[in-house]
Amino acid sequence: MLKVVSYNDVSRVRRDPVDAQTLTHAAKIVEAVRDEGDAALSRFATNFGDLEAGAPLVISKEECESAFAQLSVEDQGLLTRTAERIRVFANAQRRTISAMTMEIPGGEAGHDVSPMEVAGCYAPGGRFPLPSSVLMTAVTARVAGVQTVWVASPKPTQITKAAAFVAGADALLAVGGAQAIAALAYGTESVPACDAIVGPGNRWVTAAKQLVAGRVAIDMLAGPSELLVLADDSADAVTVAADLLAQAEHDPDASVVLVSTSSELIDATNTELAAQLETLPTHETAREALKNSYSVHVRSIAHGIELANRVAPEHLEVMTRDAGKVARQLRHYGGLFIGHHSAEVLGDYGAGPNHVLPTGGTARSTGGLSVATFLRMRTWMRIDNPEAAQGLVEDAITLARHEGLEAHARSAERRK
Ligand SMILES: NC(=O)c1ccc[n+]([C@@H]2O[C@H](COP(=O)([O-])OP(=O)(O)OC[C@H]3O[C@@H](n4cnc5c(N)ncnc54)[C@H](O)[C@@H]3O)[C@@H](O)[C@H]2O)c1
Ligand SMILES: N[C@H](CO)Cc1c[nH]c[nH+]1
Ligand SMILES: [Zn+2]
Repeated sequence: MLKVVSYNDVSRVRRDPVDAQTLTHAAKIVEAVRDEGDAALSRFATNFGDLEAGAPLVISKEECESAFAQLSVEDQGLLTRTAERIRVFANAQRRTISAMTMEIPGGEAGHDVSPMEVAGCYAPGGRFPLPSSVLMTAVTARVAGVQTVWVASPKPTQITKAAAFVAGADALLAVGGAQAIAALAYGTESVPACDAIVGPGNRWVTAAKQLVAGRVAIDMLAGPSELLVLADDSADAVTVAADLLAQAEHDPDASVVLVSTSSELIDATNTELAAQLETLPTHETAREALKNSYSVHVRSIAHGIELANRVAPEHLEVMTRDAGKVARQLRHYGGLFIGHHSAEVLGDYGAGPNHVLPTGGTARSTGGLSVATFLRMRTWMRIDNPEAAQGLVEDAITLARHEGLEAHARSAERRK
């Protein structure tokens, strides 16, 4: 069922975070929304079947509140509890990021930490509504102190709208895809231009985020879901298969990998995948995703660790004996799930850490969404004892002349 890839060939099956064709397609959509605003936004949303012709683009905070009010008490509690777990984790993260002041020659310098003003929080809604992603993104933005928080999600269901209310969002853009990202980046008649755009999405959403990055801050490329399970013969094939399918069902573009020292476990997992797919309502998507997926039989856990570090997956589950020791040797992943009980799906639904995580090997250079995504470290300096700063002034003059920048040298000389 999972194709077999050899240890040496793993680098060859690595995919780019976004393919060139999708980037070209997304660029056309982004440019049209940038140039035409709401007209293009509505046109793409209707053409992709996300919005009925004439339906409003924006859902107000009051409508989101009323969606929440109409939920059952149980579902209200579910959203509130999940939001609270995400909030508590994000608040703990916020406390680790602080301002700093230190002495410099003749004065002081430091940094302060301040939130961005406007955030656009994308939550997928193409195949499945993901209220959990609304909470992950918008709650975190609010904890960071962002003033204006917009959620964008196509075909928002009642629970998606209610999640936007619970997260404290100001409004919900009922549009998805590259067109939503473009609207949040450039602003339209109905949508404010954002300073940061965050959140997961499919290949078109991810391509559009890559295209607008630089103009606005983005969290990272959080594309189609990935899971790598690193297992030895202590793992249970039924559980491994269930975990692999949980990520495979997200998108035909999703990808799952099983790396194991046990060929028996790989065989048993393949048998289980086939059996579990038989009763899985999302089996069509999952079967497609399994075509992008593979297993690798490794000689030792050390080889498995090396391989996982090469893949740098979005999610990495460690299902081995002494999982804590194995985990300490893993270097590249979006989220790490240590031991047989630490199911990846518990992270999806708000154990604490954020579920918006880097894909396509980008975990080598970035972590997942956090309060830090919405914060800026702004530096400052003040010289109030010019005599004590003369060494710095002389160095600036000399270095400026090495660089051929005479105006810099003269500016520094004014401080002698
Ligand atoms: N990495 C993460 O942190 C993370 C977290 C949650 C979900 N995800 C991923 O988010 C994705 C959700 O995907 P989805 O499709 O269900 O919802 P989505 O909201 O990301 O995308 C739906 C939008 O895609 C656009 N679209 C669809 N077909 C198109 C086409 N042919 N050309 C241009 N645009 C098109 C439409 O505008 C539609 O609104 C999945 O890949 C899932 O694995 C990732
Ligand atoms: N597994 C996804 C991240 O790849 C997050 C998610 C949301 N809902 C269910 N799962
Ligand atoms: Zn998931």
